[in-house]
Amino acid sequence: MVDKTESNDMLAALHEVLLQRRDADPSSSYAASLYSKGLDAILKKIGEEATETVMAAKDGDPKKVVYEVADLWFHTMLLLVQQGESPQSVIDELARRMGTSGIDEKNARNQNK
Ligand SMILES: N=c1c2ncn([C@@H]3O[C@H](COP(=O)(O)OP(=O)(O)OP(=O)(O)O)[C@@H](O)[C@H]3O)c2ncn1[C@@H]1O[C@H](COP(=O)(O)O)[C@@H](O)[C@H]1O
Repeated sequence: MVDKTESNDMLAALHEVLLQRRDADPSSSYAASLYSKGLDAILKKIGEEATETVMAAKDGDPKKVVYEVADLWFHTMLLLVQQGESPQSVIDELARRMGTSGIDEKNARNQNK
């Protein structure tokens, strides 16, 4: 079982690899091949992985759900790099929300519209 620090380290380590893959040869790297195909290809993969996650849950297969969520996280992390963002930005946003009721947070969103 990985603790909280190790989870963040894992995301940071994968982020580093994904940053390096921007300059890699698409023929030898899946990440590089997806970067080279562009935003629409990355978004298509995210849509597919989200759908596969939903299907695994509907099938009542928790292990498959974990597998598909890993695919989904991986592709969203690749999107963050493509957008010039990082998993730390997402962790910071979740930390900002921590302790605030989701109902209150949603009301605050609507006030800002
Ligand atoms: N964590 C992952 C990871 N998770 C999923 N995938 C790839 O994401 C794809 C998932 O797509 P699908 O499930 O649709 O499978 P598929 O049908 O074979 O894929 P497509 O042909 O549709 O693209 C597969 O090719 C997986 O191998 C990943 N590829 C890479 N990583 C990490 O990224 C690092 C860099 O990888 P490369 O860029 O390939 O060196 C690796 O060392 C890993 O740490």
